[in-house]
Amino acid sequence: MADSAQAQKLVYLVTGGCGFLGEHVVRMLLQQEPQLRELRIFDLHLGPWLEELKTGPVQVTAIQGDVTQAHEVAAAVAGAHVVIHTAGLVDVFGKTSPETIHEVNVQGTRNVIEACVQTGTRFLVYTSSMEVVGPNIKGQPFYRGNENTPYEAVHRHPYPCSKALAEQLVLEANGRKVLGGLPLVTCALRPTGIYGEGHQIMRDFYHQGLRLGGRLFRAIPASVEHGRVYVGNVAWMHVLVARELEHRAALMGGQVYFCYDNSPYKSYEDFNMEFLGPCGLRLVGTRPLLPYWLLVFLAALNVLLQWLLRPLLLYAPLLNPYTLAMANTTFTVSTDKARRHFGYEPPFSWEESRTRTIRWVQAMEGSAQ
Ligand SMILES: NC(=O)C1=CN([C@@H]2O[C@H](COP(=O)(O)OP(=O)(O)OC[C@H]3O[C@@H](n4cnc5c(N)ncnc54)[C@H](O)[C@@H]3O)[C@@H](O)[C@H]2O)C=CC1
Ligand SMILES: C[C@@H](CO)CCC[C@@H](C)[C@H]1CC[C@H]2[C@@H]3[C@H](O)CC4=CC(=O)CC[C@]4(C)[C@H]3CC[C@]12C
Repeated sequence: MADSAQAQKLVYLVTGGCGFLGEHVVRMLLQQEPQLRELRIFDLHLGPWLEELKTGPVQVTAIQGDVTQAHEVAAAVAGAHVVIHTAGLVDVFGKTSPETIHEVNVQGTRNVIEACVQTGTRFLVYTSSMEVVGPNIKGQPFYRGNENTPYEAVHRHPYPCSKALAEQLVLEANGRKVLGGLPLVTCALRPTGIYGEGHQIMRDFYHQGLRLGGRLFRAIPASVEHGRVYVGNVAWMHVLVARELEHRAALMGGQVYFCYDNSPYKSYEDFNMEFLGPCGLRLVGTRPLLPYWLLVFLAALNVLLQWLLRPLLLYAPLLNPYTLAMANTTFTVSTDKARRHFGYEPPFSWEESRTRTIRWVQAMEGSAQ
């Protein structure tokens, strides 16, 4: 896409462009993609912040739409050079039915692929997830693994099942002929747990800590390591892949890449404390305060309560058997595939990612007072 004749000629579509990751991708594209002429942002819920983007040199088109509606997707995709498909239902708390998760994540992705084929869009970047690999239902550790590390990827939960199916659709679509006869080039990015400005679960932990008098209680051993990645680096990898897909189609087409950076490997709770600590919260206990069997019991109790209360209200706490298993299983990625294939280097260092996230939590604190 680096052809100078194409300067400011490209039309990009970002699905889910008003979500946590999507907003960072949108802002990154406007800052870092000089060839952009029009940026279409497709989302079920459009954010008010989009208005401020409309005054810049790039035409910003906000499209309120639903990825499960094939005709809405096709209308949005028509004429786009590149689609970055981040829209998805991220629900591991039982807020939505498994059928809805499947409909949005799998059928929605199928609609995006078909729209590319029917309208002649050649480049599709899909936001997959580390969850496509694991942790699996056996809770086996994945330690410093890369894209080729053997691992028994077996899932039962609707979210990872849906991401795995959607990723497979995207990869299988690589090479399909689009309108005009040229081949579709697709690629899937698998972020580990994303953090940064706008992260809802971090917000939930912060507010929980405030309610508990500035304390959070350790539930997971510090020895369980998670790989996490800063949202700005994930956004940059999407922008770079979108830019490089045309010139490196033979190498990158149909490939998966973990999304990684230099954030330290830590337990989920210890990692969150890197940001919540400087904002006045304290993690109580050097070891889990409750025995694991009791956590398992409480997680199962939460499932029962969710089911019993469903006719009255939505009860969706952070702790359930799936999130407990996730939090309690080591899953760390160590790879350089994205660097080798398309020159990815994380633009935000760990120090900068940390500082930006702390500032965001502090601003939240200010607004809460
Ligand atoms: N948050 C994380 O730690 C990770 C997220 N991912 C993936 O990244 C992508 C973005 O996730 P987040 O930004 O965290 O989630 P998010 O919930 O903040 O953003 C998703 C966006 O998709 C939109 N959306 C949902 N259903 C839609 C529909 N039917 N039609 C159109 N738009 C719809 C939502 O309105 C939202 O703006 C997802 O595909 C997710 O699976 C992957 C790895 C880690
Ligand atoms: C037992 C609790 C005590 O404090 C801690 C519960 C933490 C969980 C809510 C999180 C632990 C691991 C997280 C997931 C992980 O980061 C990978 C993910 C990838 C995605 O694609 C979507 C989000 C998530 C499933 C993420 C969700 C929250 C956790 C389960």
